[in-house]
Amino acid sequence: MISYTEAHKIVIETVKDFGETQVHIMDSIGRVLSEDILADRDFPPFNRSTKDGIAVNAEHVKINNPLRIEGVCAAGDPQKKLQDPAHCLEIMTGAVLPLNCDAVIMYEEVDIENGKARISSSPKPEQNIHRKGSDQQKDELILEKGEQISSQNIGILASVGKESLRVKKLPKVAIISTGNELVPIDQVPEIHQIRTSNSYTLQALLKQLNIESELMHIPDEKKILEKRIREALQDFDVLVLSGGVSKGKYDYLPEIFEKLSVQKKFHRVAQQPGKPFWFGIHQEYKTHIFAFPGNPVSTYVNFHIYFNDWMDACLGQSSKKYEIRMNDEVENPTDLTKFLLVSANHEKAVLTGDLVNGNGSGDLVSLSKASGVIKVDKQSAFKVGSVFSYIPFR
Ligand SMILES: Nc1nc2c(c(=O)[nH]1)N[C@H]1C(S)=C(S)[C@@H](COP(=O)(O)OP(=O)(O)OC[C@H]3O[C@@H](n4cnc5c(N)ncnc54)[C@H](O)[C@@H]3O)O[C@H]1N2
Ligand code: MOO
Ligand SMILES: [Mg+2]
Repeated sequence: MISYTEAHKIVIETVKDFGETQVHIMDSIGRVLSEDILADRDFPPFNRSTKDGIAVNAEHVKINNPLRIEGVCAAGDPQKKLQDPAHCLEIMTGAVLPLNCDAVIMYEEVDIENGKARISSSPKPEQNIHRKGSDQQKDELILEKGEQISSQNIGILASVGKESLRVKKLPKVAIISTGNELVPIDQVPEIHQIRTSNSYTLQALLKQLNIESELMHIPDEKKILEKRIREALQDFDVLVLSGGVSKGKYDYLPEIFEKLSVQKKFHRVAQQPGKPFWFGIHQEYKTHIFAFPGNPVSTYVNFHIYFNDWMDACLGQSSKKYEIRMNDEVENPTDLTKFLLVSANHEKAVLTGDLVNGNGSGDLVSLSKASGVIKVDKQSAFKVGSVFSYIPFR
């Protein structure tokens, strides 16, 4: 019997590229990009006001010397021009900075009366201006081929006009339950029967990976198993099975796989739960077979410790690894690798983070680089190593 480490290595070594496909932007979350996304224009595309107020030419502004208001620049208006540098134009957040202006003063710092604006402090050139191209320049790389798309990336994809995009294709998966004791979810089981729960669990787990799957049930009868699995081997990229792989009289799967020329990579792993796991690849069709032991926890744990990592590797992603500090003594006197269920106290988990520097709340590029936000109380300063409340993005 091989070790968990060996078994995991063998599974990961069988990574496969399933090609590419085009998806709508709203179906792209969690998918892996197979094209580079470039800025189709500068970000921001024009010198943009970051405040509601007045646009001025800083050099020509004097405190308590009222500025005549020439007009209003609304967001969405084409660029205007300040005719006289000693005048001003009202300007809204998101509007184009007018020609001849180099600063914006917030309404809160201005008194407006009879078409004139009086200011109480002199503006600094560049204040409240988000300069054209300061976040990203036209044709620069925004998202790189191979990146996994998160919800923070959606805004930027929309901004560059990517209504649809190329992503890595996912495998076509069949979920096969076996066993004469199993009945579908919509039936009332007899006393000696149970409903098939693994099928739905596996389908839900795959759905979280954006993988569509088809459910099948095959009774413990060799002829039927052979026929249905032969068909499935041709029609799908991956078969995920549960049950029928241990030592029982009706655990037919290993011999059926052999009969159907599936190359066995291994059967049985020195681990608990999930010991009778059978893994192989069909020689001709290259279909992957993950035949998990039928006990529900074995199926569930094996899916996580093998299938998830395999799928990440197929998509060129490194699997996320966390560490946990246990509040209990833990021991394992057996010769098997144990996978113990734990309940992580997420409220107390401490992550480490780096600030994402950006150009303020109009900068979608910096949002795309962030995983969440921290809450920093007013009037505060913290040393490196301080702990904050963290709100992760979904
Ligand atoms: N003599 C031995 N017996 C067993 C061993 C062993 O090493 N020597 N291993 C045990 C371990 S560990 C496990 S796990 C199970 C695995 O059994 P199988 O993969 O052969 O699965 P089945 O026999 O078909 O079923 C086992 C158990 O799981 C339930 N099951 C099956 N499919 C589903 C489903 N779709 N939904 C819900 N529950 C399901 C099934 O009813 C059985 O209760 O073998 C041990 N035996
Ligand atoms: O060790 Mo099993 O895979 O009964 O759970
Ligand atoms: Mg069995």
